[in-house]
Amino acid sequence: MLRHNVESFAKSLASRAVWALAEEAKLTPKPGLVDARSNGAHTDMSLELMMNSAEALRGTFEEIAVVSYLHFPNQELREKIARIGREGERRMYTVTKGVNTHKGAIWALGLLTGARAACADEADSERVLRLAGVIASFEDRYCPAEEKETNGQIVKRKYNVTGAYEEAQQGFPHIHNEALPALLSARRAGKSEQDARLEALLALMATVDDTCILYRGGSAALTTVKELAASCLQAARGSKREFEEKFTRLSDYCSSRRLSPGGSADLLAAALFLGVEDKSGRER
Ligand SMILES: CC(C)(COP(=O)(O)OP(=O)(O)OC[C@H]1O[C@@H](n2cnc3c(N)ncnc32)[C@H](O)[C@@H]1O)[C@@H](O)C(=O)NCCC(=O)NCCS
Ligand SMILES: Nc1ncnc2c1ncn2[C@@H]1O[C@H](COP(=O)(O)OP(=O)(O)OP(=O)(O)O)[C@@H](O)[C@H]1O
Repeated sequence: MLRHNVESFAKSLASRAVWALAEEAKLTPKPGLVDARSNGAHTDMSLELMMNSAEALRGTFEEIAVVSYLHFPNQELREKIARIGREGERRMYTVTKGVNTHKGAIWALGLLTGARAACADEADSERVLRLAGVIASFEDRYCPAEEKETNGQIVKRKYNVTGAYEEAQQGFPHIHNEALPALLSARRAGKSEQDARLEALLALMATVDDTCILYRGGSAALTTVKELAASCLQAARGSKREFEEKFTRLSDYCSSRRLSPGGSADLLAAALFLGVEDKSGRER
């Protein structure tokens, strides 16, 4: 590909990543998360802040796509992406004046943008997910020692679960096995795009060990959120009234305990990013 074409390919991938972040934020209603109706379990965020943060990350995704284009997945690529991703986090904190709007999303979408660019003309989402996992599994030798433990590190130690890091290293199993199948099968069943996205979010909430929920609510809260989300998802395939009742129960539970499924939100944005190209209609 000519240099000019690489640049326009990178711009189009960055636009798609920013679009996915914006679509996730705007999806309404969502339990505990910032949406167009409320700020969910958050006091320091709003939809406007989420949209500004997403837009500020355009250059980050574009740079990742440029350096990753047709790049062999190796430690050099891992470290190039990590450097740009860390700079993206700094941009986010500058634009939001210190609020964590998209840390987990930069991680997931950064890796997927890199993997998608490395694949060039090959758009198969299974291949992109696998490749993102390979890239994430190389050591990042320049990772600065954190001054203090992250929320994810604290709960992973306390509850013996895996988090954002391992999800990526394993090739994003929750995108592959939960979000994309829910999104694509709801679309195939003729549901509205909004309902398909909500079902994908619920499928994630029912299964992901979300370190955001664990940090704020502990393991009993995570178990309850998973159970309520699973029962909501089941009702989504039945009567509207039953679904609404169950959805309200889940939303109220999250709001009253300040629980926000930020990890599931990130994985939904990542599934939307991939779902644009997944025209296979393949059963998963
Ligand atoms: C891996 C990251 C997210 C740090 O993870 P850690 O668990 O220590 O951080 P923290 O608790 O602050 O945030 C994790 C975020 O991940 C999301 N998340 C939570 N649980 C999960 C889960 N089970 N699966 C996926 N995402 C999750 C949430 O949004 C959460 O806020 C990342 O910031 C990182 O290490 N970046 C280094 C720079 C880099 O290598 N970038 C490359 C790609 S751009
Ligand atoms: N619509 C959304 N609403 C809220 N969070 C979201 C949304 N979409 C994605 N997220 C993810 O949620 C994470 C923020 O969650 P949270 O506020 O729990 O993190 P924190 O600031 O690290 O934790 P705490 O506020 O408990 O100290 C971000 O990293 C972001 O990627």
